[in-house]
Amino acid sequence: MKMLKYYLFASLCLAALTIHSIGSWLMLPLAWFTVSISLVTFAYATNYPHIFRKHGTGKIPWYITWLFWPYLGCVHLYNAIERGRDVVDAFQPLTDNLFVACRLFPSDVDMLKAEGIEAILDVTAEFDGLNWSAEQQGLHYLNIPVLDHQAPTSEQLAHGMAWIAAQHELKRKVVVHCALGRGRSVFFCTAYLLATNPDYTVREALEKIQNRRETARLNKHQLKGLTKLHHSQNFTHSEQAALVINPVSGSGKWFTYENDIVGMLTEKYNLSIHFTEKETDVAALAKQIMSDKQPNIIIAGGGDGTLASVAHGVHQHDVLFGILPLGTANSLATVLLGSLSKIDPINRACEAILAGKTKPIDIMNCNGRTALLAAAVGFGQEMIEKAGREEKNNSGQLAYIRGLWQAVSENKPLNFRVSFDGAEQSQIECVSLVVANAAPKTTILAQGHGEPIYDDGKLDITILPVEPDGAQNLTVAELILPKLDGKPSNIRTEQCEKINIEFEQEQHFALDGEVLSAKSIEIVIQKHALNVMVPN
Ligand SMILES: Nc1ncnc2c1ncn2[C@@H]1O[C@H](COP(=O)(O)OP(=O)(O)OP(=O)(O)O)[C@@H](O)[C@H]1O
Repeated sequence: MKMLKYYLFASLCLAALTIHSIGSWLMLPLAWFTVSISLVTFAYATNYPHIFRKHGTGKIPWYITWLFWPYLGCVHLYNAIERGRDVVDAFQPLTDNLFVACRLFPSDVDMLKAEGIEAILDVTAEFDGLNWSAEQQGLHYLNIPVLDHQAPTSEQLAHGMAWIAAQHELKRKVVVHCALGRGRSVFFCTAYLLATNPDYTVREALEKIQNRRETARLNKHQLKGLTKLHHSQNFTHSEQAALVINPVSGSGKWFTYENDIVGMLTEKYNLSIHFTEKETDVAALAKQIMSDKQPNIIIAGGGDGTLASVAHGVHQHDVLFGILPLGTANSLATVLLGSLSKIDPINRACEAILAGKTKPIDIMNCNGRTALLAAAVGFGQEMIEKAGREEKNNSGQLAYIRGLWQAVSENKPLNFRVSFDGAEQSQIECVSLVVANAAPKTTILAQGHGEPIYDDGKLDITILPVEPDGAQNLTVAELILPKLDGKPSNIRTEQCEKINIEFEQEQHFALDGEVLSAKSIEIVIQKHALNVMVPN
């Protein structure tokens, strides 16, 4: 309130001076000052720190810097003077893994690194996050903009608490900084001490910080806000989300997107983060998480194989299922999140998880395993086998295209017996059979019946007949090209709820991108068995 009065007074004085200077060369600079300070007054009156348009990277756009230059210039000057007079170092440890600091500069990086600090929570609205790029330095960064002398909203505080907790879970030390390390950063750190030490009073938690950083203090408004939050114990989010991440999917996409994912998801959820290893039974891990953590949401991050394994572990629980497309093809994301997810997969996925809208989808039970997309023998399975980890790391989705091309060129026929919905078995000779629950248009071999519908309670079967070498390309093309009227197709399609396939001997098949083998396969659709989070 005090700051609002100061800024209001300054805006009125500047407006009066501007009017007084009409006709003189001073008019334009004074008008600029008036606009700049009036906008800051508006920001304080409406508690709107986003007025400075600070990006997630901590950067303030150039046009904002120009518009607010009169205000920002004064703020920079004030901070430089105050920092010069500061009797304390730039940052101090509060616990083993939490530090409080004033605004950080490139010269502080070595000190941060020497302390093992890898994560920075910047709670300023008015400064460029850092004069250097935190990411380039391998540091994790989040900005929660709060106006100087103000308190964060309860949503902002819960976001900060969840982000710090997630960084701690990832074994990282966190520094929280504002401009001078006196108010806003101290607010977040005190709240964190209170949230993690339920016996502390606000005064005790604050004293702990003041013992380390003597300039730490909260103004009346901040102290009142914190005390209110302490009474209501309203420090953290009410919803828990557990992430199961395959860190090697898509050549290690997790490491590229982690900062964005954790920054966005902690806006609404407290996170627990679990990584798979090469030999991990992912379904068992997901089940274990369900019983240990009892999250409201389980989020699977990885390729389609990882997503299906997590779904297998949790589909019998009352939990929402979120997906993070971190794999190579990400077919399920294309189906559920729309084709926009091809362009901006992580933002689209996080937006869907934050929106909280759900949709029940069907799943397939294949020999006791859960699959969400498709099972394939022949071309589809050979394509997956040919696109190994190394090929996918080197060429991404091209590895699949190359794999399909090779499989079609080899044109190997298969013989097996098949029965639909328990009817009598029949002998089939073909080069490709795909049983699909969901498949985007890019999964060509599953499109015999058009794009499979993932919530219709039906399996879509596409069978490609044996054709002479060379003619096979045309049959595959028929699946994606518009049908020519009157031209009979050799492609066989079926819809059923259950399919049984029996091979003469053990046969490889692909299930949601993983290669398995069996002598017989039974696939049953389970209608609306999984509640998936989808975009609004
Ligand atoms: N930490 C790990 N290190 C090595 N391999 C792992 C690890 N965690 C899981 N895996 C393996 O990753 C495979 C699953 O990969 P997933 O389907 O998630 O991604 P992808 O292969 O990159 O994506 P896509 O299916 O879209 O090509 C499994 O075979 C599993 O054994």
